[in-house]
Amino acid sequence: MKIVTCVAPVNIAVIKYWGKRDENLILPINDSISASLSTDIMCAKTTIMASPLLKENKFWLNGREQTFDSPRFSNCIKAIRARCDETLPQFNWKISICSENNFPTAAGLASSAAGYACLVHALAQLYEIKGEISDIARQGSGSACRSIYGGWVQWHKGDLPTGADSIATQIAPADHWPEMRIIVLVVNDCRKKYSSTSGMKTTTETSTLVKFRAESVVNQRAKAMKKAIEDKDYESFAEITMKDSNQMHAICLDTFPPCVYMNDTSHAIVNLVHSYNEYKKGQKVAYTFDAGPNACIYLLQSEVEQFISVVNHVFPKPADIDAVEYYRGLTLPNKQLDKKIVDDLNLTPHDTGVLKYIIYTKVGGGPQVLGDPSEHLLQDNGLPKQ
Ligand SMILES: Nc1ncnc2c1ncn2[C@@H]1O[C@H](COP(=O)(O)OP(=O)(O)OP(=O)(O)O)[C@@H](O)[C@H]1O
Ligand SMILES: C[C@@](O)(CCOP(=O)(O)OP(=O)(O)O)CC(=O)O
Repeated sequence: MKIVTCVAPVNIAVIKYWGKRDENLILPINDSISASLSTDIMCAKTTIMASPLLKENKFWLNGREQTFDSPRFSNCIKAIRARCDETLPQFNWKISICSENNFPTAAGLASSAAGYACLVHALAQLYEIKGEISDIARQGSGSACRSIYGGWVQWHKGDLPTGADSIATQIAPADHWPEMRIIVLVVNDCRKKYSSTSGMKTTTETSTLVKFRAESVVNQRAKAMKKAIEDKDYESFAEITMKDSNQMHAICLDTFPPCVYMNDTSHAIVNLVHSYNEYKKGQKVAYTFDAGPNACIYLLQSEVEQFISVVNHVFPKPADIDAVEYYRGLTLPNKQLDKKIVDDLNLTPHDTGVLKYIIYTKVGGGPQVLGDPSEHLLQDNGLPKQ
């Protein structure tokens, strides 16, 4: 019997992946760049057991049994097994897989990225595979290839029709820019209506703007972003991050029928950030939105106290939600109202409960193996622990 448990990070793109040139292999039309977020706060955790005693292959996600035959899931397993030494005993054993996310699944918080990176990393341990695996994680969900590495990561779109060169590489490790923090303002954590997969498929089929982005914008922007990260040039980083998020959502509106992911609260957050930056006479805080209304704010640690004070004023915490439930992740600095900046900005507060909760986190490492057997999500018989 062989058993392995891994955790893998969520990643949030600052240069967005939106549009494929090959739907089956999941090959993108442009490079993208992201940071992997600390697995101490948000992660997928996956246990895989291979045993000669198991009768069937089984997979549970968040406590529910899933089919083993979904195309993306089975493509990852096939691709990993194709790299395995067939003489290893576990190659011929059935497997049990149990995974859980410690944050909402399919809500636009990159669960598929963390989930598939974790699955592929754990499979690679199980089958003793060394070398590149981001091309395999990519076949689960495109953005998952970036979660195979920690820190700042670039997914190179590649040119080969096989996808062999469509891989992720690390631009800089997690500790390269230690002051960087991420605040996720969770507007809605329910399962979203339009998946990224279907949204970007319609975009590729109908948007003219996406062609302009791929041909004339992203290459230059990705270069500038890489340099901003390497130089730890926050102002350039922030401006490019916001512009790229805005372009992705403009392209979503240029899609026919349009895919609308941001809502009124998302737009209020955009306005808040721009008012804040105008007041501060520079780009001090940057938003980015994926395929949902939740905002990811990249900012330096020195800015967190004042920014969160403004957020708390504009989006008051409901009195009936416990602070521990509402403020998740790292401990936020003093959450008292900074009266001066709030008065100077003069922003109108929204109703309470507009934000569901806030996650405070930082850039973190890549997937890791958890050695302690108590971490396994499976019992010795291959069934999930209760
Ligand atoms: N831990 C996991 N292990 C394996 N597969 C997972 C895991 N978590 C999520 N998935 C897969 O990813 C799907 C959700 O992906 P989807 O793209 O809809 O949402 P998301 O990743 O949360 O959002 P987004 O990609 O827009 O940020 C799930 O239905 C499941 O198939
Ligand atoms: C908006 C995004 O988060 C899109 C993520 O798309 P997915 O990786 O979820 O899509 P598939 O490849 O179809 O699984 C932007 C990004 O992460 O770059």
